[in-house]
Amino acid sequence: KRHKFWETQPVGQFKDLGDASLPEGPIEPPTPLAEVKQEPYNLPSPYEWTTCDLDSEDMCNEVYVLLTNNYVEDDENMFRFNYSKEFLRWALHPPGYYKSWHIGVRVKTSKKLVAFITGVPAKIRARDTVVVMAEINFLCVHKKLRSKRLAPVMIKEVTRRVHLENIWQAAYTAGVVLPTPVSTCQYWHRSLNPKKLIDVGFSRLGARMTMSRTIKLYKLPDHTITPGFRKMELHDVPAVTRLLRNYLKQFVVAPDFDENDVEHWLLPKEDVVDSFLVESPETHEITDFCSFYTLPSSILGNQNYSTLKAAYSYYNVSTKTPWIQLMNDALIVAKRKDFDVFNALDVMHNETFLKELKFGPGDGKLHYYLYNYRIKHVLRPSELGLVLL
Ligand SMILES: CCOC(=O)c1cnc2ccc(OC)cc2c1SCCC#N
Repeated sequence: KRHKFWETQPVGQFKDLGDASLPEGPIEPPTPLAEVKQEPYNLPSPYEWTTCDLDSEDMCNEVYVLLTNNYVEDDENMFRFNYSKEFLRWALHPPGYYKSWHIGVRVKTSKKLVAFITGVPAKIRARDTVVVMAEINFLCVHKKLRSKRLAPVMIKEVTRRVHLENIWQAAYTAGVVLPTPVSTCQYWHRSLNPKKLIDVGFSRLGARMTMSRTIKLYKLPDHTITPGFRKMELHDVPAVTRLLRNYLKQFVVAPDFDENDVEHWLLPKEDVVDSFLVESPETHEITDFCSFYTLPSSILGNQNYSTLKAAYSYYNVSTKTPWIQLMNDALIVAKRKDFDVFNALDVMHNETFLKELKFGPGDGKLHYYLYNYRIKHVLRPSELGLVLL
């Protein structure tokens, strides 16, 4: 009974994969709002729904502690994502967000927060159609409450609350295969602190390689080399929006960012997101852009280290500066900010620089999904212009 739940949902079903007659677009029509279930789904009796207001320091801390102890780990249980409170507030408070989509589950008696799921609204273009979707994220059930079938009812509840706002599509990612991936991407990792990555057991000394030889292999200059390379500032928002919108046009699925979105998602925010651009010294035109977000991970079971400082490639545009040079400058800045590793998915044009900049392929896959929207063919990662946090 694989995917008992997902076979009941409007998502591409494995049995439909070969059926080219099915049209691209919504799988089910919207429901008249009056017919959307008005009351929350029933939880098992010991539990109750709660709405998590991340502007409340206490509630934000409860969410942070739940995720820190119970969120996603890699297959070898070496790392667990450790999203910071500042990052959670950034990720969950974009323009037009709904507090009601930040859903928690508490134990009725103790009031302990034991599960969480979120949505944020986003304009996503699928081929030539812009659709307002919910980006679903941070699904987390306390380790002690796994296999109680809480996740399906939490997914139904966030879906119900999204429907109440007259939104009928969603986007989400998972490390597991569900019906049916829009695209399957691969993580790549560029060591910035090889000694630490070897010590925690993620990397191994190459054959005939000494530690000092390995450190030298990954060494980076102290300074960026592209003339006009600088941090993005508020006044750059219009130009960066133009540059990014034009770049993202080429992908089959991509965000439809406006200036408000760019100001929220791409203006530098300390310990959350870093963004840089190249302003031509001659013409003052903005020709290139790169950005990465800060997502540390707890290191599980290592005596010497407790936290991995990881940078994740976000949105990048190259129109004048070669990709290799632009992204090498991003590595140089990340190293200078003391990141241990720079991670990137093989989406957009990333494959053009991964190998040459000494990224190694990870063993983790990331599957992208759309809810209630059929895309005719599975996309190659290079056709995907969407990075979810
Ligand atoms: C050193 C390279 O690995 C990671 O950076 C890392 C860190 N923390 C994780 C926590 C949960 C986790 O669960 C899949 C993976 C990681 C990974 S590898 C995949 C993310 C990337 N890049």
